[in-house]
Amino acid sequence: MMFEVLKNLACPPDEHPTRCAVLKDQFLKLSQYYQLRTAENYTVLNREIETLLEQEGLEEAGRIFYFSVPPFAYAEIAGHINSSCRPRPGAWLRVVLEKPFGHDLESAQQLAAELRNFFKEEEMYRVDHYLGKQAVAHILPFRDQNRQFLDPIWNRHHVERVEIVLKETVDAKGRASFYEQYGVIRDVLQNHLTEVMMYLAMELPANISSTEDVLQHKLQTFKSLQELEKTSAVIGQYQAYTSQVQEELQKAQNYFSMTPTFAGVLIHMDSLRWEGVPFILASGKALDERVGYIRVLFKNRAYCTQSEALRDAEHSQCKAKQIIFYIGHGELNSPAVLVSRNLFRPIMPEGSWREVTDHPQLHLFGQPLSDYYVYSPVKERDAYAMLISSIYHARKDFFITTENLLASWEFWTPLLDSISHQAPRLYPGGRENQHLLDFEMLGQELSFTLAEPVEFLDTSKQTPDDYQTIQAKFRNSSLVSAWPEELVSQLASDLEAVAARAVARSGEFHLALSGGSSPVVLFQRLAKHHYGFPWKRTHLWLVDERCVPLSDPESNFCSLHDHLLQHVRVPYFNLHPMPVHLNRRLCVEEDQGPELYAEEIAALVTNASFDLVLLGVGTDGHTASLFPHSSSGLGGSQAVVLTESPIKPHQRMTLSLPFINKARQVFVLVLGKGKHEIVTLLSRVGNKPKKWPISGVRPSSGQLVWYMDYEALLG
Ligand SMILES: NC(=O)C1=CN([C@@H]2O[C@H](COP(=O)(O)OP(=O)(O)OC[C@H]3O[C@@H](n4cnc5c(N)ncnc54)[C@H](O)[C@@H]3O)[C@@H](O)[C@H]2O)C=CC1
Ligand SMILES: O=C1O[C@H](COP(=O)(O)O)[C@@H](O)[C@H](O)[C@H]1O
Repeated sequence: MMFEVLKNLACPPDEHPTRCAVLKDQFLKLSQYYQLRTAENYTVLNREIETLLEQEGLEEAGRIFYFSVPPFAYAEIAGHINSSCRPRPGAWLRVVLEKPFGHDLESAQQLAAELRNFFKEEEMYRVDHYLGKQAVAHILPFRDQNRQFLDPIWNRHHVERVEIVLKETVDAKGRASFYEQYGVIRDVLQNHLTEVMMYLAMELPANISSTEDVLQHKLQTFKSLQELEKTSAVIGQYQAYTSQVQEELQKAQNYFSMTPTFAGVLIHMDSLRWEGVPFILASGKALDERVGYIRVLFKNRAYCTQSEALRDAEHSQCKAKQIIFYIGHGELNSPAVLVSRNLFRPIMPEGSWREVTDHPQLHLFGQPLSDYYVYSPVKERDAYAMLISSIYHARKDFFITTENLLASWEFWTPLLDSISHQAPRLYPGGRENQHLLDFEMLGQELSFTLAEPVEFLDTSKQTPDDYQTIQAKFRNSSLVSAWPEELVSQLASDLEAVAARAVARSGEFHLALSGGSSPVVLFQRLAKHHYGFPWKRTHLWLVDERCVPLSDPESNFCSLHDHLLQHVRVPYFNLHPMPVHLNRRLCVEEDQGPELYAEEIAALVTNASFDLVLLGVGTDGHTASLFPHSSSGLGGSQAVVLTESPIKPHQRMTLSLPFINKARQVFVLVLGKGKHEIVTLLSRVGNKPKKWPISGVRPSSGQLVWYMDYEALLG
């Protein structure tokens, strides 16, 4: 068996076949196979090493133990090595450990404490193989050798944003037992991408070869990281993942995984250098391409009068300015360092990096390759080869110390805890993902750009149990479902995205809001977290109103005022309360309140079609102030009508159902267990507005999205 394994070893591609054969032969002669189960096995191994050394007349330099085992086996093996297999004094011991090093701060601390019982810090080499990738390993030397150019610009005044990305096309098939416990944040972001971010963001030590200085600067940078909020991340899961987990872990058909296979995270730092600069980390499985890169995009304040056709890359200040550490794969299919020609010509170590001048017709990050100085390694080296060689030479620069590891878990654990119940957005995988996983920054938050329905889901392929757990459709319209807090946060983000698009399209956003208790949490969320919301361009309308004075606590407008309006700056002229109080009386037909409101809408809203109408659902199936069997508002041509509620205050003014259905988008928010019964009923009935007015909400050319928390959906 051993021979079979070794026979299949490959040499690096540039190794001559003859020399490769010699090396393999040598390796084979030196290799022996031992199965190490008991303490006795380790004692025997130790004895045999010593005998062998004696026979050969050699003095032992040291021993390397490479732990290619699952972490739960670490402590036991470490104990055996420590007690029975340490080399004699004077020779060194090095143990190599592979991630995962815990799954959160507590477990990482525990694992670290166990290992510390047996090994000294300097004996441990924790591998993060990304640190052995050539482009990553060159970040610090690049910053060091190009200090003269970078010193003035490597800061918040000049850097627009930083993107650190690992996209994969493979999925987690075959690895579900590992992946299901970890997910993409623990698998890739907490380690590889965080380490890369540290190399980019840390203050540069005077001597980058000093492992201790580099570590201390890294730890300083960890301290500057702003705490992540739930809204700092967007997460997704490829559609086939749950069934892979069910199959590989023998889970029941109704098991639904919440493990993210895609994540985008927005990180900010509290440091003079980086304050306000977004660091975006993104990674995922089953994406449309395989590529890894680090992109530092610089601000561009120039306006160029010269026509675009005449501009040359080297001198035009109007072309994008960026530095890219291309980790590999993707269009270039090799590691590279690229610097926009209008930034500077970088200094690169001649022996190990060479300039690439034969530019194929490639475009990278919106620019032809000829716009960059491009460098690639003279000799491509595998990350592991580099790391193993470093272990032999006792070079600890590219390994993760305990302090470093714990600092990273301390940073990531709160986010992991806060999203542990958040349902990831489902994506089909590969090219079919289209824009589904695109995300954007809104102030300090990240949200998916697309609020549109998850059209790709074919619910007919789902089993009834899947259907119970999560649905992409409800009554043939899009459904977003999560725990209440996440749901409201998603709704608020989606709402802001709709607002931004409406403003971009027409300069205004016309939003009609419902009253009642459910939207209050949304109002509060919008008031506290959405500083980028285009309030100045937003017109606020009421979906319905109780016939009470606007200052009455029962009034929907009053609630809107208390929870939202008093916290944001909506121009006074953009507020449109319903005219329930005219001529010092409430909702009297002759005062023609509904007609006045309809006229106001017609005068200000293009095609009298709101950009977005937010609705709720009552336990009896009412929506807005349209109650079952209402004599008005369920049909007809009136936009606004007076209705009667079965509960106090009885008199109401409301938008009519036909008018609501003219909206470009309608969001329906449903929260709480109390709504489960009506939700179940609605999932079965057709269009019966007389009985259940909400069932008549079917925008004629617009889009309907249901936002339901798990209790409302699942009971
Ligand atoms: N497979 C992957 O994609 C990745 C693996 N790793 C790490 O690389 C290492 C190897 O990974 P895999 O080969 O996938 O792991 P694995 O789970 O297949 O196991 C590797 C070996 O550990 C041995 N082993 C299991 N329990 C043991 C015990 N109690 N005592 C002694 N030996 C035991 C198994 O017999 C097997 O030979 C692990 O440390 C893993 O965490 C890290 C990142 C990715
Ligand atoms: O550590 C890991 O990294 C790989 C990606 O590494 P690469 O060298 O192939 O880019 C990832 O697929 C795996 O899930 C993760 O555990």
